[in-house]
Amino acid sequence: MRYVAAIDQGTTSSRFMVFDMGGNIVASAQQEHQQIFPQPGWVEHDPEEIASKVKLVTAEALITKGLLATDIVAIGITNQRETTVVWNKHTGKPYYNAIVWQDTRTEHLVKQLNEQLGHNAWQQKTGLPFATYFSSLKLKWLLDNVDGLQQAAEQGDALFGNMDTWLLWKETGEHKTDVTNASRTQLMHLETLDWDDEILQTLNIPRQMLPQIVPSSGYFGTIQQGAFKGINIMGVLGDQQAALVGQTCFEPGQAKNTYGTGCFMLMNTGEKIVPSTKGLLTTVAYKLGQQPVHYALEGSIAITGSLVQWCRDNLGIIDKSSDIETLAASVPDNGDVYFVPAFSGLYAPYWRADARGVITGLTGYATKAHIARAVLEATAYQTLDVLLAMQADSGITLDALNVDGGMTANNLLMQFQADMVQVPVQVPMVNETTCLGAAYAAGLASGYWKSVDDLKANHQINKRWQPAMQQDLRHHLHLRWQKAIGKSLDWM
Ligand SMILES: Nc1ncnc2c1ncn2[C@@H]1O[C@H](COP(=O)(O)OP(=O)(O)O)[C@@H](O)[C@H]1O
Ligand SMILES: O=P(O)(O)OC[C@H](O)CO
Repeated sequence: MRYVAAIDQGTTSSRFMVFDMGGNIVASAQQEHQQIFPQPGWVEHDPEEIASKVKLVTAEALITKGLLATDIVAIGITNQRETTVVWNKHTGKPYYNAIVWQDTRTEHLVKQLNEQLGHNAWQQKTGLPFATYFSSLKLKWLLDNVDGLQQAAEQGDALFGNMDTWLLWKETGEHKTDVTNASRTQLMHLETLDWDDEILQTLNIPRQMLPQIVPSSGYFGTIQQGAFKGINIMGVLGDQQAALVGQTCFEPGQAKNTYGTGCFMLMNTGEKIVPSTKGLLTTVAYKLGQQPVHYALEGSIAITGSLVQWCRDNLGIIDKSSDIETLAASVPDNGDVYFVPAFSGLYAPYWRADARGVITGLTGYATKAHIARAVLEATAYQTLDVLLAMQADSGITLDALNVDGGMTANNLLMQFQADMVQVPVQVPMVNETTCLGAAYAAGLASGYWKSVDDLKANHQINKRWQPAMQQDLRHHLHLRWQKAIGKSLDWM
């Protein structure tokens, strides 16, 4: 039996998963990497550590199931998007740590560009507002702040990439990215699918440091060394786009919401670029080989699962993430406590870099259980805000919400989510849709799967939560949440 595999290089960990033709997980391994916080608001990763953790998980997954590298037909890569790495093409050494998508050090540039060029001046071209989130300003910061980097880039010695490109270059020596990752840099024009010269000029970014943009499914390169030597990388997708593919949302109007460290709702809009007026992003969904590119509307929420981790690591009110459910379920409601986790400002649909986290509504009655409940509810309210924006922008009302990711293991949260969005919330059999999507991209390109119909046939619902809450209570809770949002604004 032969299989297709995928590397998922995420914000907190790297995974490697092997899938069979039915899309079932045959083997997997996962390793966390260090989160580096040099200053408040700064978040970095060590690219070398990530590359070696990726090597480790690929070996671990095969060994634990007694698989051989020759059992693998092709490999896909999916990755945390926007996170920015620059390295020397001769030595392979990064010039600086990777600047992570959550990092807010470029806030001053957001303000400056909005003033100089007009509010969100590049949104029409790139689908993205000015924000600390995207790669463009992170790269600008590196070029301006790392000694000698601008010159090295101009001489063609320095290369830029997101995690997909960094790993692909390490494994194959190719300097490429796929259209979905490129669409998150804020350097690519959504219509031409090429780097935009005007943006590059404004930020003084030399074009030669940027990777070649190619379709998400197709030949990326051949692994040069180690156990996988000779195996081809045949698919690359940003992790949220990979989850859209893994959920087989191939039709316009189909959407998924992934609950990981952050939450990301994407709706396929087909071959149409749909501009957002409600605070969403317009982005590339995928491009499968020579087929037309598909676009998506996206609502990105920075802090959801990572708030649960923060309760574990910084408050110490739980020992492990899953304990939050038991703690939250020990009280019947939130006791009027609301937690707005605007740790990196607020992303969709608000886009307020000046916001910071608040816990509001505290009285002597509140306990850690109410805070735990407010933590889980925050994910559901943020998702509701994004869903309302998505429905308004697209004119499409969802009849169910397809969900996946680590937090979907939490029944209390999923039931509350269904209560908030008022449609059934459903999770597929294979919940690791991110890895699966990247494997699908690689498997389609190598002929392992013949067409998307094969993939659709693999998709099965595992569990569904039905809305049950009274309307007036739902309205009351959402109004209180919006009031709490107001308290988080204008802090910086
Ligand atoms: N039972 C649970 N209840 C709430 N949150 C959870 C639960 N299990 C995991 N999480 C959260 O989900 C996140 C991990 O999900 P995962 O999909 O693996 O994320 P990522 O791919 O972003 O690293 C973590 O932030 C963790 O705190
Ligand atoms: O690594 P994740 O799953 O937290 O996803 C991060 C997103 O790609 C950021 O845009």
